[in-house]
Amino acid sequence: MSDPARNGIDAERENIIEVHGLRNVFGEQIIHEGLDLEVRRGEILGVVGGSGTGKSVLMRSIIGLQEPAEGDVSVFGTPIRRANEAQFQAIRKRWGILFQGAALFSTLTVAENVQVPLREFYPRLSDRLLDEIAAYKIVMAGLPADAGPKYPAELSGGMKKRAGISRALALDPELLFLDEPTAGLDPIGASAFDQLILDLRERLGLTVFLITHDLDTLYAICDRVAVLADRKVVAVGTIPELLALDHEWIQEYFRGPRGRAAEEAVEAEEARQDAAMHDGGGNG
Ligand SMILES: Nc1ncnc2c1ncn2[C@@H]1O[C@H](COP(=O)(O)OP(=O)(O)OP(=O)(O)O)[C@@H](O)[C@H]1O
Repeated sequence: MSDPARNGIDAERENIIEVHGLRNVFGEQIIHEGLDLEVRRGEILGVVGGSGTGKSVLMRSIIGLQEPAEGDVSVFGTPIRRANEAQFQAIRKRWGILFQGAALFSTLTVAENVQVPLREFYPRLSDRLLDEIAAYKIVMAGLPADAGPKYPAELSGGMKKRAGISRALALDPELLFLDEPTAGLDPIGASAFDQLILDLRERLGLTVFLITHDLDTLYAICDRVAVLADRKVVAVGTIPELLALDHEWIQEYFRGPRGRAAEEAVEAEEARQDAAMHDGGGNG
């Protein structure tokens, strides 16, 4: 059930996530220093950066798995570091997470994996209802209904990710964290997965924090992209906005051969859709 009082407050809140002055350090290694980032309601924000720039550590800081040395992180307006246990649990209930590699429990079936968060947050749900909800989430993630009784080892890489998504959707989240969701998928599987994320955002009104190296994904589904470099978010904006910046890594990343190929693929798709629309108009 939605809480009108809570929605009244949240409806005015443009930023679902706010990170200010984040500093993360491991021993001598400074990962983040003065990192700021805001994620707006309803957007798909892509997070990119070279290997080891701290994308996963940033995500872990936001979801409370990494205690930063300094800085503030708020999610849904609640400061994570100052939240008490009950407040933190209330926030956890409102997000879903797909970790790198899906991180399914290998000894549980897909349906049982989906039921893990349900059992934690709603311990009184009957087995029958748990089965029904799991079946619904499995189909919602684009898996065949008969995937439920399968174990992760019996699934392809793409199916594992979809199983991870169905678990992330278990609690009807408003916010989805995805850590490299298309890594290891073939281009067709990756593109289908992009479409799934887009569809879920439309259908469920999700806000999505998406770490990726996949330029096709960035072009296809991200509203804005945040670039991690030099220990902070050096730029955030649409891809055309980023392309206009004079930053070496950004230029190399987006203007390199892969970046250009992704851009051309998007242009070709747009041209195809335009042509289809005109054909449709002519015939109708
Ligand atoms: N628990 C930890 N203890 C020590 N060092 C860590 C820990 N977690 C991450 N690091 C270090 O922090 C840096 C950033 O790691 P992180 O996994 O966030 O990078 P990333 O940008 O997600 O990289 P990739 O794109 O390769 O996944 C790395 O140098 C990593 O070794």
